[in-house]
Amino acid sequence: MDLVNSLNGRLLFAVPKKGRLNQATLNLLEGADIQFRRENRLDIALVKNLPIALIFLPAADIPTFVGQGRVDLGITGWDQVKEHDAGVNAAAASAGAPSSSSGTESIMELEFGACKLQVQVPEKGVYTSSADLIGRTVGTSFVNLTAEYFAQLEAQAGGSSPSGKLQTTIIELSGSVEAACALGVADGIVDLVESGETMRAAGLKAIDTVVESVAVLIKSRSPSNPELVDLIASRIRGVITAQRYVLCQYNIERSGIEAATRITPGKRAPTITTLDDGWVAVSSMVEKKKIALVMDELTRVGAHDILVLDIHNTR
Ligand SMILES: Nc1ncnc2c1ncn2[C@@H]1O[C@H](COP(=O)(O)OP(=O)(O)OP(=O)(O)O)[C@@H](O)[C@H]1O
Ligand SMILES: O=P(O)(O)OC[C@H]1O[C@H](OP(=O)(O)OP(=O)(O)O)[C@H](O)[C@@H]1O
Repeated sequence: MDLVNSLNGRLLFAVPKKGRLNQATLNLLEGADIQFRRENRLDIALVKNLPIALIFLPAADIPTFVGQGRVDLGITGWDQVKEHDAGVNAAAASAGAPSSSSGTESIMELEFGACKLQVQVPEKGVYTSSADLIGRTVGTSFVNLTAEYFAQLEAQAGGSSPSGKLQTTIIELSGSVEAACALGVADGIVDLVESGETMRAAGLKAIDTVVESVAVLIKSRSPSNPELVDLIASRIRGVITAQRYVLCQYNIERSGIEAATRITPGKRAPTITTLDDGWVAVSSMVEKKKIALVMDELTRVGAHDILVLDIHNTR
């Protein structure tokens, strides 16, 4: 069957084809029961159990495809969405048009791919603030956000040139941006930082944050099948919530319910079941990161048989 024709009537969903967001996105799709088989080297996969086609694209290109309405939905980094928006605004400004909307709408944050786009300079160098880089050379893969950032900085410093031309030179680099300072290509860089290991290994330090990022689910302004978009969003929300919470179950004497349910109020309310001899069984969703403390406190107020169970999905 002709692949392009087989896309007819399907919702197009762009996912990162490689890199940092790829595996976590595939895990999310599996959790949401979006079943597909990707043929070797093919960047389009038809979903078996829903009228959806997955389009595997570089994370940086996904906001363009979604923004132009070529695909309906996408998963990418918020940094990439902001970079795309900054590019759209810059193009509008140079055409003398008012800044226009990029055409993407964020549906939700996805709790992976957290990182910061930061201004970095040599640790032992002469630059201590971003303003010190005005008029210098800055290397980055995020040219639009970096240009926007320095344009604002130059305006604040009162140094904008009458032509509106940036005094700072932005050099576009497609990878290994951290090497630029050591090799004399740039005085500073703007690049992503998560643990900070890459930055420190390159002898750099962060002096400002341009954007805080996390992976996001985005949609076009006019998706082809809004009901299906809502269904996918609701499934993905269920998976994310399930990852964030555990189910805590325990038994407690009826007199202790009030104190115990203050500790485990649940997402909406705890479920309480009456047992024999004046005891009750309580089950309640608890944020995973708080569970150890919650168990300590439950023990203190007299809870017994405390169990913590993983949640696979929730609505
Ligand atoms: N160290 C990191 N920790 C967490 N998330 C990151 C990190 N680096 C990048 N990301 C997120 O992943 C997105 C894609 O980055 P990644 O470096 O994986 O790109 P890529 O698609 O492989 O392209 P490239 O070829 O430029 O590396 C970034 O835009 C950002 O949102
Ligand atoms: O703060 P850290 O935890 O060290 O992470 C930061 C690094 O991660 C990203 O690159 P990645 O490793 O994805 O490869 P890339 O340079 O090829 O994009 C980013 O560009 C940094 O180089």
